[in-house]
Amino acid sequence: METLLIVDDDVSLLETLTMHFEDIEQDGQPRYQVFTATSAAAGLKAAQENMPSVVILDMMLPDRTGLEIIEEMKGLCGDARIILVTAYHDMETTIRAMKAGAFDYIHKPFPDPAALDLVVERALEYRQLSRRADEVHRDNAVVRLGDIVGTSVSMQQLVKEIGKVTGSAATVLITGESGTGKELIARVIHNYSYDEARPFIGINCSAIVDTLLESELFGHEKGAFTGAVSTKPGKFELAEDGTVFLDEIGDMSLMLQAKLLRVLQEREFERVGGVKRVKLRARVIAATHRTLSDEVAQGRFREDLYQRLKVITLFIPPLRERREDIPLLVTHMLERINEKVHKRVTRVPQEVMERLTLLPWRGNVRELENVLTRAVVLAPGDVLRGDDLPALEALPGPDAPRAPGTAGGMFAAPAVDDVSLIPTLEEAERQLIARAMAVTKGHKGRTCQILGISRPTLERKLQKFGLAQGQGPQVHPYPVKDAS
Ligand SMILES: Nc1ncnc2c1ncn2[C@@H]1O[C@H](COP(=O)(O)OP(=O)(O)OP(=O)(O)O)[C@@H](O)[C@H]1O
Repeated sequence: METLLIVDDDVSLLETLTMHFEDIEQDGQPRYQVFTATSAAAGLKAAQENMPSVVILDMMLPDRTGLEIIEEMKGLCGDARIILVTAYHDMETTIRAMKAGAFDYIHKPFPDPAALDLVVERALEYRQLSRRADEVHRDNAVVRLGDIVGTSVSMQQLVKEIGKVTGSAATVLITGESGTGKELIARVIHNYSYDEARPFIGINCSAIVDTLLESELFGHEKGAFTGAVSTKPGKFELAEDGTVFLDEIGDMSLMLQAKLLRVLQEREFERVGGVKRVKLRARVIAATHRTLSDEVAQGRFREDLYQRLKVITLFIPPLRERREDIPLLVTHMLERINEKVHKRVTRVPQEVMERLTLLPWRGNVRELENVLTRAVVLAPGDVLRGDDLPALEALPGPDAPRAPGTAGGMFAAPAVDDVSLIPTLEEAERQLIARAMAVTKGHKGRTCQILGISRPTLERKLQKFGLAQGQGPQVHPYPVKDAS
């Protein structure tokens, strides 16, 4: 039996609806147990006591509006689906209700009973579906290694590979777009390879001019160049028997690449301006967001150094290709962020999580972390708000045209000035709607919620773009993969 809570100050309406729902049977048994309340306060209390599956909540209540209590109500009765009852012309409130987390809306005066039953049944069905999805999610292997979390097949594989390299001192090359977690993985390899005392010394090879980078890496003798007032050890020496992390190695000059190759071959080097040979005891882990084979082909990276580095390569896929990791990353990062900014934002409404899962994340996990940090700081209570997240305009479509050299997505900045790569506004809109429908598995209420549009607008656009049911296989399966 499903539990239904109806909150409305119209007592005769409550009686009619109670009789209606109590009369419905399933397999010879009553389908619903109905509870009622005539004010917002009584409704919240009843929600807490009876844990309803569905709440039919009137907008106009004597003490507070239905809109005001949606969030609180959801907090009290877990995954109950809330159907807000609004006045027919009040489209603005309807949209705000959907944004606030209502599952659906119905207008007063009530539709015929069959239509009302359909809305409630759909709410129940959706609740059941999302419970099943949660179970699948729970069953899915979640991997955690140090600070790394993931559940996608690619992250599971990656963690296995990390496990294999931790026992050895072999040089490792980590590749992946900016913000995918290359430094994090380097640190985890280090932490799991050595005890705490050994140093981890990182250096970003793209951030420093060539001559300075040379002395930063290898150190210099007193008087080696103007300003070298004393002998200074470089990163390779400072790392002792720990790890040197060479970030953005793809940006290193050919001159320094030659020197690095020699160091890796001979496991010895000299400080700038020095003659004494210093032993390299540290392990080298290098990382780049560039595709080194392309750099070699372009003559910007030495083939022999590439061959030496690539023996053990760990590739981290972009976040948009492993969107199933996002909910886990969100929960994991919220803990860290809360600690950092001294807040306790722990609740992420389903529609907010969906939005987070849908965003393009061209800046990968770092961008997700930045967006979450901002939303946590702005959150007035313990709930992460959709309003504090970027809009979905930036959504990439799987069939979106892609500028060469860009991470993909219809709004990715084209690397070349080719206007043919920019879709028309209408095409962009079609792709967005198809994408949102795919993610919600065709659920129109949730699609409206994500896109921030009304149901009639959605219906009109679905018709217009040929996306309505039976109009063709335009909807993409979820999880959506980028066309990269
Ligand atoms: N799988 C993951 N689990 C948990 N946190 C992650 C994961 N991947 C990345 N992060 C976090 O995302 C942020 C960015 O990661 P990191 O700095 O390692 O990326 P990067 O690839 O080295 O970036 P860049 O190329 O710009 O230097 C860090 O705060 C990191 O802890």
